[in-house]
Amino acid sequence: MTPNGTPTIKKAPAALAVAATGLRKSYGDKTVLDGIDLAVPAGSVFSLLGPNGAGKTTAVKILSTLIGADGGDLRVGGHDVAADPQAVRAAVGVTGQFSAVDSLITGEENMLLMADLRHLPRAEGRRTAAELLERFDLADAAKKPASTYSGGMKRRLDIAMTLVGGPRIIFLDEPTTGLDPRARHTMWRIIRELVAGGVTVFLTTQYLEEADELADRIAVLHQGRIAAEGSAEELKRIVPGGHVRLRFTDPAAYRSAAAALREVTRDDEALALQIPSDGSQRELRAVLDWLDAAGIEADELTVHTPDLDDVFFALTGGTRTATDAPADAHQTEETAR
Ligand SMILES: Nc1ncnc2c1ncn2[C@@H]1O[C@H](COP(=O)(O)OP(=O)(O)OP(=O)(O)O)[C@@H](O)[C@H]1O
Repeated sequence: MTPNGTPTIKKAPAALAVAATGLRKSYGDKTVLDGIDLAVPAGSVFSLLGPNGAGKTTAVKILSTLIGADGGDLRVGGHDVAADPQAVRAAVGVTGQFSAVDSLITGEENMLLMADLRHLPRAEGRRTAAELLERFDLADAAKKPASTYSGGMKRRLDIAMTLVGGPRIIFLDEPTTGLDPRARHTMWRIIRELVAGGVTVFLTTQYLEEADELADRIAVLHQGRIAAEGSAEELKRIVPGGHVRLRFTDPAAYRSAAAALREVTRDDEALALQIPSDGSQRELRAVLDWLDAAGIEADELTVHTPDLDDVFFALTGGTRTATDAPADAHQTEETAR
């Protein structure tokens, strides 16, 4: 009740599939995770990003009970990881960087082996294996040895095996590393379908583009701590470099706009002006109002927001080189008019 007698309405917090507070892990005197907090709402995709050796795999191994933490309050699927690891294991599936697929046996045999490990009754195991092989487009290859599968097929079999027993939370540790673009897109579709079915996905990746495509929230792990966390859009707004670009075809209009606007960068050759902006709706509206007030009519207006690579390199202190630039960097340019 509030002081004036009206009842207070408490909003129930969204259920968390993964909740970690103060997660710590060291190897000898090397601190890998220095007290990190993670909160992953059920039914979402969460991506843990970090440079090689940042501790992503260590975090996945701890949260899926494969190794112990040195400290922290960790809950996965509502279960305490330290006190009730069996319940956590029953709720999660893990696909690691190194495939669990046995190449010497067939895809179907791999699935049935997993069904045995999950203690599924024989008939249910067979039914589940057949359904998942069909769903992941592996039915035709089911009776062939996995050694004959392509990288993409092996990865699909790996995920299918992870799904035996119907885990509600899956940890995917770099699920598309080494796959060609087509196989990677297939994997992204599979991940989206899993999430549409209510599964929570905890994803580590070295591809910023992948986190951008899939993740509802992204945490950047650097030197044992979470350097930044948010949606891809929120993260992109924290690095400088965003701007609105105005392009003119009439040199006279360009010159008068350049004279009227302060704090702009001129590109006399392209007849283009750049106004610093974080790309948010509020700032964009302010820029448009400002242009209207000055009577400036550009022929083209584009908004450039920094991409995740900019964020990643800004946060982890690396320098971005030309070879780091993604091939599809132009996708960050949105034509507004
Ligand atoms: N069993 C171990 N004993 C000692 N050090 C370890 C052990 N496992 C991992 N480390 C170290 O902990 C750090 C984090 O490793 P981890 O595999 O979690 O990183 P990662 O972010 O997953 O990197 P990558 O993208 O390269 O897989 C690394 O410096 C690694 O060498």
